[in-house]
Amino acid sequence: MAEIRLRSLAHSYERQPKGADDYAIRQLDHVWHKGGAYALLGPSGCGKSTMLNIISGLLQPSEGDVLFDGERVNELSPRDRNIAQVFQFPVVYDSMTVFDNLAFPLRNSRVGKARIQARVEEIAGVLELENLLNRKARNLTADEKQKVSMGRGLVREDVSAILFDEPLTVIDPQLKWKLRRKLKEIHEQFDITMIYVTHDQLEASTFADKIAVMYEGRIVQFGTPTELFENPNHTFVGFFIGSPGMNLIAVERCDGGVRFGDTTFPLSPTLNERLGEAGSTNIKVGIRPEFLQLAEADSDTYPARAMDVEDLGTYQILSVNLDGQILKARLSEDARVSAGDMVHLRFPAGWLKVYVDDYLIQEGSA
Ligand SMILES: Nc1ncnc2c1ncn2[C@@H]1O[C@H](COP(=O)(O)OP(=O)(O)OP(=O)(O)O)[C@@H](O)[C@H]1O
Repeated sequence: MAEIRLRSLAHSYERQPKGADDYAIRQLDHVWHKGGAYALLGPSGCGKSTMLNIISGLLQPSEGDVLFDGERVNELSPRDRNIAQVFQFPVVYDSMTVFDNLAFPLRNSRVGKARIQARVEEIAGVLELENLLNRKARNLTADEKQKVSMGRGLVREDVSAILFDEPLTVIDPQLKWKLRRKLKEIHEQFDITMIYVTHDQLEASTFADKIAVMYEGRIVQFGTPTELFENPNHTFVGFFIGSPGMNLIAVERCDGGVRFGDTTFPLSPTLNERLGEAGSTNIKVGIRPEFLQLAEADSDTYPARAMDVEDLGTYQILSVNLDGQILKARLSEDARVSAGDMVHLRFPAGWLKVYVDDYLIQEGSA
């Protein structure tokens, strides 16, 4: 088990990168602590696989260092880094039995016969492969093959970390949920550092204690699922996490706060000061649909026109037009609003977030 530190890491697939756009990883410092269950979450092409391959040693970073427990490992081969990696598609030896596939990494590390037998049976038990141990891998279904692939990653007890690169893509949806729970159990039982790459927020939050959200080659936030939901540090986290994502409105500074059209949001003196210091005109406010409220008309409410109500069974999503901006609000199943109604919106203090150049500014932040 190791702490994995990425220091001033950057990677470009170009020989002579000309600008930031040529980088798959852009100047990044990050620590994956020993024994954590982590998810690396982000859209296609944001650099997740590149980062995993740099950690495992399949790829040499063009800049920066990879440190395992403080030791630089940039030049070490994947084998010498002791990393297990499970890919999107199964990697199994078709001509070998399931037992031999699972035993393979242990035999390579010269583990004793009795220990191999015990460990293979233990991992086969956890993954419910015990009845298939004598079958040749070529006769397995895609699901079963991927379970064997995962088992090969999990079987070694000496690994620094296990990296999963979208491992459940080929798995049947019913089984997906079950396997994710299994991985979580295995993490709790064996206390292994696990990094799980996915572009699915549900998959990330059911597996991980902490999620790193990646966007355009950077980790824009590293936090618990609750932190990402309640306090998105970047507009992308607001937009990407949650369903629907955060409402974001481009605004400009005005006396005492920010405004768009004829609508003004007063801000605290500290936030006003921070906006002044930042000096940028790229300002947005954001509020999650879960926190935008309907209220009686009052001095702190905003009149808006209901455009559409989507009934999702246990709740409803209301789309409203506030001064030309379409916002979404999550309402309880018994709220009575119809398209065309005038409603009054309240933005509760603390839930209206302010972003400068897409990063959150807060009362307490520097
Ligand atoms: N071997 C390669 N050669 C050139 N460019 C590459 C290579 N591999 C990845 N890229 C580019 O690097 C960027 C990051 O890709 P990467 O595969 O790391 O993203 P990802 O987040 O894992 O995406 P996905 O979820 O689609 O696998 C993308 O723009 C991609 O096109």
